[in-house]
Amino acid sequence: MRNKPIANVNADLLKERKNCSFDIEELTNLIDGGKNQTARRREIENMLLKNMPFDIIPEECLSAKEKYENAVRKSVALNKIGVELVSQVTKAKELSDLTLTLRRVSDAYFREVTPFLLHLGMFIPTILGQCSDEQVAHWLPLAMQLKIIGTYAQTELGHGTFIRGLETTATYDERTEEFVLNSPTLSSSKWWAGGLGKTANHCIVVAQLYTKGECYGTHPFIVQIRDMDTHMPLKGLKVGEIGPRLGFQTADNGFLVFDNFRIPRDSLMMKHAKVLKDGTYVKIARHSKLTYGTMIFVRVLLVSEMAFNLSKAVTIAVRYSAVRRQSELKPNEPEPQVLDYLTQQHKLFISISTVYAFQFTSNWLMKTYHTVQANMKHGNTDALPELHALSSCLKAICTSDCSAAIEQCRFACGGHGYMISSNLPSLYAFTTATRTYEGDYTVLLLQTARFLVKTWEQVELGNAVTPMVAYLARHQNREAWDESPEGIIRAFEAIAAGVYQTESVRSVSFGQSDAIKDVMKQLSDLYLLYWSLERTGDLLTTLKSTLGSYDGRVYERLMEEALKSPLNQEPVNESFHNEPEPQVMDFVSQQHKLFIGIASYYSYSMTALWLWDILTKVTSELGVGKTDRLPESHGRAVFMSVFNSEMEKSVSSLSAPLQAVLRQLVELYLYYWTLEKRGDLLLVLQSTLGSYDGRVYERLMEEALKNPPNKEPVNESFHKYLKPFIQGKL
Ligand SMILES: CC(C)(COP(=O)(O)OP(=O)(O)OC[C@H]1O[C@@H](n2cnc3c(N)ncnc32)[C@H](O)[C@@H]1OP(=O)(O)O)[C@@H](O)C(=O)NCCC(=O)NCCSC(=O)/C=C/CCCCCCCCCCCCC(=O)O
Ligand SMILES: Cc1cc2nc3c(=O)[nH]c(=O)nc-3n(C[C@H](O)[C@H](O)[C@H](O)COP(=O)(O)OP(=O)(O)OC[C@H]3O[C@@H](n4cnc5c(N)ncnc54)[C@H](O)[C@@H]3O)c2cc1C
Repeated sequence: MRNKPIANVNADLLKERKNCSFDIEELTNLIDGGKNQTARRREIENMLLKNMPFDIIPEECLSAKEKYENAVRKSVALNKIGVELVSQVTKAKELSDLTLTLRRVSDAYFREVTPFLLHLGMFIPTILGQCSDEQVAHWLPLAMQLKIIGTYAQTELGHGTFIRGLETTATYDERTEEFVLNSPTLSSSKWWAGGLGKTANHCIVVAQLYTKGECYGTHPFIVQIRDMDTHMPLKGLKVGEIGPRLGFQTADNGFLVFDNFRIPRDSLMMKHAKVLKDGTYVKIARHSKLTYGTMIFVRVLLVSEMAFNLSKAVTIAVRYSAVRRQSELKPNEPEPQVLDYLTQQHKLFISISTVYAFQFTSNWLMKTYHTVQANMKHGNTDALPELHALSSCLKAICTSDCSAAIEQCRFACGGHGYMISSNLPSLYAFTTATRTYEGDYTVLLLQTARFLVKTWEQVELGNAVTPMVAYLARHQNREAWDESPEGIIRAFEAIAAGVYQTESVRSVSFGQSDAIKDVMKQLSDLYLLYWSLERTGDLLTTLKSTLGSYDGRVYERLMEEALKSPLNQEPVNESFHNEPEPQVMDFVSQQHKLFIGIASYYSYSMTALWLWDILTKVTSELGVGKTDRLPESHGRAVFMSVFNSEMEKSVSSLSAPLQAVLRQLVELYLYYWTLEKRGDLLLVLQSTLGSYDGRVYERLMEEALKNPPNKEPVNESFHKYLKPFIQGKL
């Protein structure tokens, strides 16, 4: 059943909806994956709407502590219903549809995120991907029913990207059949894990595994960190909240430090490697990077997360643009809806098409992921490198594009878009973090480039490559393709665009009406055209250069091109008879280049005179050999102050017009360098990362320890909500 229409809807919005060229319900079904899925989603939504507590005071008006407690209260209520629904499901497909719906609906209750995000998004997937069958049988039911609450602690203060550089150690002690966890340095402190600060009682810890005196690299361990009854941190651990951040404010991201903390041997997640009782290390995995599996899974998930978050932002911005009227186009006529401005449509429409590009690509990527997983179950890891490259690339691009597009949506809403209540700032804060976490943007693109370069080498050797990169072989012709970084990037954009086009066409090729097909085709074309224009430079298949041509006919080509110029099509240009062309001096950009040069000349002359006076004194006091070069900012300050004061002294005898011009030059010099060097001018950086002494990790930890949530070992929401929930007494 469709949702009921709501009374008192804005007339402009009603008008826009009435103008829609297709059946909205049909498109809804397409997005949900079919009529039944739409009906099921609505059933769950309605049930949650009836049973879930909403906020009385807006989340953003609460203190940090209250925000966290409120988030725990709502998470417990939502997951109570979620656990009940999950227990009724038997088929894997139904389970994935249900978890997706729950994830989507949960956004209606949290402007920020739930402290259970890592439990659902990484703890459970890591159990599934890294545990032996026996371990899955033990841990999965506990995690699914939220009898335990977990997180994923891989990143440390000193290392996030370079996983091989992690410093936490897990040393096997065969006498007691335990691993001993240690954080040997400050930089080895675990940092960032969501839910770790106050909520989780279990944690996946990634540590360097040592046995029989040898290091076998990083491995995941499942570790209890808090007492199940009192919630107090266990002995041998220091755990807390890392402090305020841009977004993720209710995710209670935490730190964790180990001091000879002992865990049983079977805490090692043993799907890909085992340590036997006597300490013998046994490798099971056929591929050395299988322990990185959860990251691939989350990168795949994030493509759909970006589609969803951008769809919310652009829905907000489009609706508001239909409602908002601004400016007077014609006297005595009503102000137009801002949606009618072409420039506004330019901001919004590309976001709409991007949502569909992400969603179709995400559906395809998830299918690809499951196919590769199924092959790996039978020992075939051939497709893993490509999946890694593809998920890295798509994750990097979609998270980056999504946060930029959400910014555009915020701009499209003018001042009101800056209000927290518009939800656009929170959507931006959430998505901009995704560009960094789960693999930084640049780093992931470099991983993809590495794969492409290797593939290219195979192509050059004439070896077969996978269908996804077969186009590399088709572009062997140097006229059409070059192996520059731009060429590689262009090729990957072509893949993404290709996937979108084929997938969107495939998805709309059955059942759907012509109206939907038309709209989808338009969106698809818009996406391709937009990016073709954005990346025009990358798309030029030859160098398009008279100077760099393969045959070196530089002068011939210069002349050929010159003769093609429209100006050469007529012997005398009409400006000969009419107005003269402007002098280049009249262009502001030209003045910008020149005037600062003039101002600098005066500044240097004045300063030189002044400097001459004091030069002898300085050199005799310090000794020429000892004088260091003045730092740039000091020099600049000298130029400014001398120029300013010396000019004042010298101009007093000059005529008024000349005085005015010279004073303007002083101002120009000062303003120019103030703008150019505004970064250097911020004297108080107020930053843990940018302190003069470089004590970054010490300051991060000092600040975290000052954090009010760390003043009490157990937050009262544990006794009020978490404990009764975990123990099934709520
Ligand atoms: C890849 C690195 C950068 C480098 O690794 P390194 O070991 O040094 O490797 P290299 O020497 O560079 O390369 C060696 C070869 O290995 C290949 N390689 C690398 N990685 C992989 C891989 N993953 N798989 C396969 N192969 C791989 C590489 O290509 C080389 O191959 P070759 O030699 O060229 O052949 C790596 O270190 C790295 O990945 N770094 C990034 C670190 C990172 O990502 N950390 C993440 C930490 S966790 C985190 O950030 C969490 C954040 C919050 C998450 C919130 C969750 C949101 C979920 C969304 C919503 C969930 C909803 C819940 C749904 C529900 O309700 O159910
Ligand atoms: C909101 C949020 C939640 C998080 N949640 C978790 C969590 O639950 N669990 C967890 O374990 N971690 C978590 N993280 C940590 C996250 O995974 C890392 O911050 C991320 O992987 C980036 O690593 P880094 O911080 O070490 O950045 P760095 O690697 O130090 O990056 C700094 C700069 O160096 C550049 N750089 C680094 N290496 C290279 C290279 N090889 N080539 C070129 N440039 C390079 C980067 O591009 C970047 O510009 C979270 C982070 C955030 C922001």
